[in-house]
Amino acid sequence: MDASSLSRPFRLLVTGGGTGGHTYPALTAIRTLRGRLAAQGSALDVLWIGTADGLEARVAPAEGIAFRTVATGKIRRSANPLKMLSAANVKDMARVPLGVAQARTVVAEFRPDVVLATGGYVAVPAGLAARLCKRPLVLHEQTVRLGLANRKLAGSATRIAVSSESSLPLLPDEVRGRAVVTGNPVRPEILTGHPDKAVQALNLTGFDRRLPTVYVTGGAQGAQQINGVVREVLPWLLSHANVIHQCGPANVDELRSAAAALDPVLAGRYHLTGFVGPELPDVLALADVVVSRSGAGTLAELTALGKPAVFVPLATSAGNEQAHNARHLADAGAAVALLGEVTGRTLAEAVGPLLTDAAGRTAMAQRARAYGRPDAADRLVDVLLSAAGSSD
Ligand SMILES: CC(=O)N[C@H]1[C@@H](OP(=O)(O)OP(=O)(O)OC[C@H]2O[C@@H](n3ccc(=O)[nH]c3=O)[C@H](O)[C@@H]2O)O[C@H](CO)[C@@H](O)[C@@H]1O
Repeated sequence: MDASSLSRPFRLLVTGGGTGGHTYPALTAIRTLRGRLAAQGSALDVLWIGTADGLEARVAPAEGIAFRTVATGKIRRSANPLKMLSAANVKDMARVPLGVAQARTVVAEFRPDVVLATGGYVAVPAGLAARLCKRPLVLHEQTVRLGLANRKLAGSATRIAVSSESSLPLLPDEVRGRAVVTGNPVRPEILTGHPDKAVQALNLTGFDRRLPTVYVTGGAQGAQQINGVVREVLPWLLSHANVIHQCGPANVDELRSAAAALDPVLAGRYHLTGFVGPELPDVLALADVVVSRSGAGTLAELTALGKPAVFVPLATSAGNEQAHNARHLADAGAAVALLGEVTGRTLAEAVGPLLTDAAGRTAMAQRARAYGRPDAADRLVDVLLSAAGSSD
């Protein structure tokens, strides 16, 4: 669609959220579309339908984006079909029709030119309402296989934007023709960090800048498993590197007391935090090595930047998606994947060589960058505008 031909702002309805992995691609697409429209002298009107307790409930209003919630039914996955019929699941499924009715009212009033759904269970009622109101629906999938919400919506979608070519053969035959590879949008500021700003913002006065810096991250909630193995090898790690450890807001106290026994020089090289906020781009810029879960969002960021990484996948992620992500990069020498039992020793064996071999780090970073898709947001915006053009 040529949005500049509109005599009113272009209207985008976004739905999705719960975690960072679903929220940030939507936010990035909004910013990119806004910029594209502004360059054409047009404006953007956005409405986000999300969950009241998800990350999007904070992120959207902070960005000045109108935000609404609808009744949602969280479907708890289980390999056991009987567990899928648990009382909680049955009760939640019964909320879906109410959510669809509420979302339908919102969509009918807002009349979006296009609807973007980025996954998470809140996307189901809003996505279904989009189709009931005959609005074009674009899905964005961050992971290799369609998530539960996107599977439910695929039949109603105008286009399905996926993050990598490897998703295409895994799509159901009847939707593959509507799929397009865009990549997973990364917040542009992620690419503009500066190491010195991280040192300043986090007051890292005890860091030894002659040593490499390791950024340990477990995702927004932190990862108990990663925290545990890092704790096991902390004195060793700090004798070779500075460490920024994002451990999850609920785990800070426990880890802080564990770190209290460190020798003062080593303690000065350790920065513990629950969550890394706006300073994340600078922290990533400072990091020489990242130890992390392998969620799709983190992977997109680390490959866009080209960061050597040691991945500790969440073993229970849907369809073992995180292990697949990690293996995919490790097979290409673009990361190290710890796929079996992870102990302090296996972590040290994986991280150690990266700390001492700067040339090896550079080579791994280059291979990682080959998987980055810094143009993903632009491509997704192309898909949104072309789907809007198919509007009735
Ligand atoms: C447990 C689970 O189901 N995880 C899924 C969830 O990942 P989840 O959302 O947990 O993790 P992702 O790696 O996709 O995204 C995390 C995002 O949070 C940011 N961040 C993290 C920590 C922090 O302190 N500050 C910060 O800003 C990261 O930079 C990243 O942008 O959705 C992803 C995308 O659909 C999937 O690939 C994951 O398997």
